Amino acid sequence: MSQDNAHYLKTELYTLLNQESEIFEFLQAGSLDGLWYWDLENPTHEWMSPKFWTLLGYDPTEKQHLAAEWQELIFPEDLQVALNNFKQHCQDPLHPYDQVVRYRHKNGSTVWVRCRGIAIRDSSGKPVRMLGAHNDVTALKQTEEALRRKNLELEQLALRDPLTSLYNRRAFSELLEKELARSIRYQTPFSVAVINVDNFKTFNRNQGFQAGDQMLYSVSKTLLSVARHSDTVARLAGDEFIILMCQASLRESKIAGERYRTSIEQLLGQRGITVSVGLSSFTAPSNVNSALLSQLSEGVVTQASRALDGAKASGKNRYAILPTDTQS
Ligand SMILES: Nc1nc2c(ncn2[C@@H]2O[C@H](COP(=O)(O)OP(=O)(O)OP(=O)(O)O)[C@@H](O)[C@H]2O)c(=O)[nH]1
Repeated sequence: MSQDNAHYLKTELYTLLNQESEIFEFLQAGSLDGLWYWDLENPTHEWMSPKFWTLLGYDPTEKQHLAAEWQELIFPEDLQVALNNFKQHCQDPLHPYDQVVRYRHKNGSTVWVRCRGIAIRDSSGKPVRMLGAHNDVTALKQTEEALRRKNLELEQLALRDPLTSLYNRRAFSELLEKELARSIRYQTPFSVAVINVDNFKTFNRNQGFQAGDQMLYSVSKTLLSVARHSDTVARLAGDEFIILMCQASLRESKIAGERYRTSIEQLLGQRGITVSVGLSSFTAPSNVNSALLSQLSEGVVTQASRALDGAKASGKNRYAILPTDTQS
């Protein structure tokens, strides 16, 4: 198929533009990056203005004005959306043929194009041609994407501790409330471990604050590496960490608490670092008012903190559990 074969469409379009003010106004409605004119009675033929091909990085003179040429470059899922709209617009002129679609540029990048069109119908109302316009909206989409990423980053910053990248207290509270709600709904237990570095003031004093920061980072990495994948490790403040152990019973929490303690001792003990661990388990009562959720979750953490005080008071580098102090 040569360009000349499709030339009758161009001639016809120019005539149409001269004769039909409505068509002319449609074209005026936006700043255009391409025009297309499609013969629906012979749908392989579609005239595309050169600007469209330049936009996609192609030499317009290499193109043969076949519908298949753009259909090869559009993202398949976007082609489906466009074809659905096309079908509906042909059946009902009030259904807009208007969508943003993605094309593959010759250099592999993505070009976002708003593609609008109107069917031109014969006297019986049957669509015989389709006239359309392209607008390059890539820059807009890129700005939207950059904003989306920035928002995500800000959201992450609000939820993460900057020194260790662990969840912060606020994020932890939200996750704890969710776990509490799940625990009540499915009647499963969960446990919390509050972990505090022993004698950290002395470490800071002897080694310096920067070495202290590095140590807190090492503690966070060690805790992350020994916590179960489904558990949540967070930094509450200063030298205090907390771990939410999903679906862990009292017995399992004691095993985990001891694991946290020993892993820190094994990895960082030579540098004078140990931790004390306070544990608390929650078993859901069958009937709980959901308004009490945040009170209940605070209660679990307070109980684990009290257990931690007990562990510190009885010599540090150990775990303790409440309500029953079952150090073993
Ligand atoms: N390097 C560093 N130190 C911090 C940071 N936040 C808090 N600290 C220090 O951590 C220490 C916490 O000390 P405490 O937990 O009160 O006391 P401790 O010496 O650990 O004593 P015990 O907890 O009873 O074993 C304080 O000296 C704080 O200044 C931080 O981000 N970086």
